Amino acid sequence: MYIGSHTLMKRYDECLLKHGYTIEQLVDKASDCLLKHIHGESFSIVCGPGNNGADGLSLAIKLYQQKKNVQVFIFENTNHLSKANAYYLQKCYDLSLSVYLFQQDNLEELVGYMTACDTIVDAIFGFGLNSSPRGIYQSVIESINQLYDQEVIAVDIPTGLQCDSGKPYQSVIYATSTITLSAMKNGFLNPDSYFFTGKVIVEKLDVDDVSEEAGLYQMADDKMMFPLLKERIFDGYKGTYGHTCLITGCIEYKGAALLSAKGCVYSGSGITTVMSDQEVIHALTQFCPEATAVLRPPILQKEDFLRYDAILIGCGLGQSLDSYRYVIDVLEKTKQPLVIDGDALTILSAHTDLLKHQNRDIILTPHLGEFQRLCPFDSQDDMLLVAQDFAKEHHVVLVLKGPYTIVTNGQESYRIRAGNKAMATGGMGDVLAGIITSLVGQGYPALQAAMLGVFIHGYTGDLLAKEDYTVIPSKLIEFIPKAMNNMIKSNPEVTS
Ligand SMILES: NC(=O)C1=CN([C@@H]2O[C@H](COP(=O)(O)OP(=O)(O)OC[C@H]3O[C@@H](n4cnc5c(N)ncnc54)[C@H](OP(=O)(O)O)[C@@H]3O)[C@@H](O)[C@H]2O)[C@H](O)CC1
Ligand SMILES: [K+]
Repeated sequence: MYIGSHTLMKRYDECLLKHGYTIEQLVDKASDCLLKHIHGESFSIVCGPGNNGADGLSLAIKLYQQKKNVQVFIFENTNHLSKANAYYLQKCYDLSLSVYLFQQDNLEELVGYMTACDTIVDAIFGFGLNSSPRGIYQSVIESINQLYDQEVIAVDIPTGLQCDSGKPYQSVIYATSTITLSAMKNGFLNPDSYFFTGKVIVEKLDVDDVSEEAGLYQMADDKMMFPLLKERIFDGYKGTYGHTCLITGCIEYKGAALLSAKGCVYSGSGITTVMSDQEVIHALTQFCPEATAVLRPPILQKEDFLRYDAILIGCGLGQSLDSYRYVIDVLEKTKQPLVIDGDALTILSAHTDLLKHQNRDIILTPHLGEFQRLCPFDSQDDMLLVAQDFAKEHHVVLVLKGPYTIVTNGQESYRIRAGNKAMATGGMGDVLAGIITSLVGQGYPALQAAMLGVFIHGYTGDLLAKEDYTVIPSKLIEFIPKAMNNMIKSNPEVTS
């Protein structure tokens, strides 16, 4: 399943136009999608001035041609209409459909006409709405919401719901169901949006598939992720599964280093070496005796890293001057695939130029606050686009942590369907960084390692959250092997 934001959906339409479709053809195909899910005998179709409205007008024509009882309501019939809207409105007039024009003084009367129908179709605004519906639109939305006997079907998005966040503007249609076109809208991932959308049906237009060309995100679910995890091989040994180096922890933040090391070991790393302070190393022998350790030298040299397959820097590294130097040393002197997390990301924020000419796989795992430092953005910005552009510009795999964590390398983009609110506890991100580094060390390509790491982490948390109110990192780690085994056993390619 693909997911789009308002910018990505606009881009999707532009791609289709570049493929040679006309906007009138696209609207025609959109109304074919709607028609499949519309039942009933009498319809009030409420159409705004843009292409969402055009979808409604084209649908009205098809229903009318099926001899249904159709009345169309519009807000203006001037040159403010989109090209497709004007085209289909003219067709409605040509066919002598009943078309009513909303004005301030006839609003009550026209909404009254709708009480005679069984279905109201909301084709007022779709992803083109850019602020709270203004003026008469607001009054009409509120009046429609007062009608309780009619089914309300929203075209693409309930009018007044924000496409990207799933939050309502001041006035929003409460739909019984929403037929969303071409891709799931990002806002619908927000569970609160369900109040407004009702049941969501995703319908793909019968056109060339431009989802990837337009940069839509893909939902990475069990079906996609289970097969990515490889079975351990018959004659494997520790050398088969990579040697990872974790430059983590300091006197003040020991726990983060311990959790990332254990996450790395438990998700299958052949050898895990923690490069840290004496105090961290001492604690590590108690917490995770399987990990090895080396004392972190004051200046990191290229030779210190030759034997490693993957490096992690961050996870309790702190932000001292030493930590700054470590981050810069690692970026300047090592060549292995690299995972950058926590404090190291904050340090990197002032030196993103160091990401240039790296010529190796780099995975960044910020939460929103860390990402804001790396890439200042505005709260109104389209995060799907911001994340994608950042990854593309800096040639990194970006793991933007949150509900349905974003994983993108700028070319391919995913939302990971795993994880839950019970996992919102300190140290969770450290475990994730450890798992991802482990997978990189085991030879998974960076994008796959990032996706799989996020999925394994979330999937383990989901198993635990079935029984527990909170899921704490040290308990989650203990369940990683079981969860990975579960994934392998549930994968039809392995079990059959
Ligand atoms: N591939 C597909 O999925 C297709 C989807 N289609 C449908 O097209 C709409 C998007 O159409 P678009 O024309 O881009 O946008 P809208 O119809 O949603 O809205 C544009 C009009 O809305 C006005 N507007 C914007 N904000 C406000 C506001 N706050 N108050 C009042 N009016 C507002 C805007 O006016 P401006 O002056 O701001 O320009 C426009 O008049 C999509 O959702 C699908 O339904 C197509 O079928 C093609 C294929
Ligand atoms: K709508």
